[in-house]
Amino acid sequence: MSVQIRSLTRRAPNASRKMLDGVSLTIEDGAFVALVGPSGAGKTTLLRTIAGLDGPYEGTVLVDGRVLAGRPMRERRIGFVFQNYALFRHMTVARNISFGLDVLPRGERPDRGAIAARVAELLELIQLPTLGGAYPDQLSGGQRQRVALARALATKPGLLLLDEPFGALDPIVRRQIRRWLRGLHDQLGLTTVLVTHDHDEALEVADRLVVMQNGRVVQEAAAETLDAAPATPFVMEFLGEALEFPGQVAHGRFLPDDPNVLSFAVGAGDGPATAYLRPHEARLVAAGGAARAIPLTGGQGGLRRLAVALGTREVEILVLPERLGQVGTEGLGLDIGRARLFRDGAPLAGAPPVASGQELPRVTVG
Ligand SMILES: Nc1ncnc2c1ncn2[C@@H]1O[C@H](COP(=O)(O)OP(=O)(O)OP(=O)(O)O)[C@@H](O)[C@H]1O
Repeated sequence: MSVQIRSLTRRAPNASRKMLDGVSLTIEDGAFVALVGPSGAGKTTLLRTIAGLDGPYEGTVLVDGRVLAGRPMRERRIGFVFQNYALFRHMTVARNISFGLDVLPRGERPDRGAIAARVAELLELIQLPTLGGAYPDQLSGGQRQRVALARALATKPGLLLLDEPFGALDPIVRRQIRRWLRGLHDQLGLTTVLVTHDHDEALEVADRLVVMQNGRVVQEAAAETLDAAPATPFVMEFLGEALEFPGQVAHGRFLPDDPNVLSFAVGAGDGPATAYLRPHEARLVAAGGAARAIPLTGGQGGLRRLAVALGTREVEILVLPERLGQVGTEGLGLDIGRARLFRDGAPLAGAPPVASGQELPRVTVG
């Protein structure tokens, strides 16, 4: 099922404050989209509005070309899962799963045999085939979450809306269950919208990320695009650790304020600008500069974490361990040629990231 949202604005009840502010978004049939952003950004409100829940809004929200608000829930073909999966504790797992079918009006309700078959099928799907007779209290958190998903899937929805469904799970179970969910999405041909605080989770499971802030969509793109060409510094920082270097563009070069950070060529007009890059994208260069490297404990993905004392401050970067031996720890410069440049909070036109070292006459290592 597809979702089309145009100029959607929702105000808080009894307040003029906008919970959603001019949101436009298209979710293709079969997509797996993650809504990410800080607390209060409007993610839950957007999810609930897609489902046709809650109060009035301005703008257009269509699911498969139809307005859902006001239609009976059973006609909407939507499955919901929330963080507090709220299974009915006094009902067995099987009864929990069949609940959405049991409450259908008599004319639409499948017969007992068909419901039992559907429950058995779903128990297989969530890989808990023998637990139909168990009660929620007898299950682990991850098992309960899978039952909640089965319950949401019982009525064969085309659109699955998930609001922080894994928040209560420990990291290992959380990782397992999200992979499983992605498989399920593909297997069942669902359209899935997942609200998460965890950007790693969003990157791993979703095809596209929708970054929200203050009730607006700041950027909507595949993860690689968000990282390579973030629309704002906020997107850059939200998606991972970022280093920030203020400076100036003059005569086709970005000149960082810090004398130990190397300049690089850009195709942008003169004026102030700020460069952002990931710690692993910075390169230490034996440049005869005054920067010093101070190895720290820790690192990630085979990279070592280093503090680099620049002229004005210290930053932490990640480098291959063997590189440090090649440049030493003194007389260094920092090459930030892979940075994204912004001016007044917007990407600097004509400033594509320059491949590191390309513009530099020096040997680039690190
Ligand atoms: N019923 C309500 N009455 C008044 N304000 C509300 C209501 N529901 C949400 N809001 C406000 O709307 C804004 C968006 O809230 P929402 O819950 O959608 O954000 P969120 O991105 O899902 O946040 P979180 O990640 O913390 O769940 C917030 O400023 C919130 O305080």
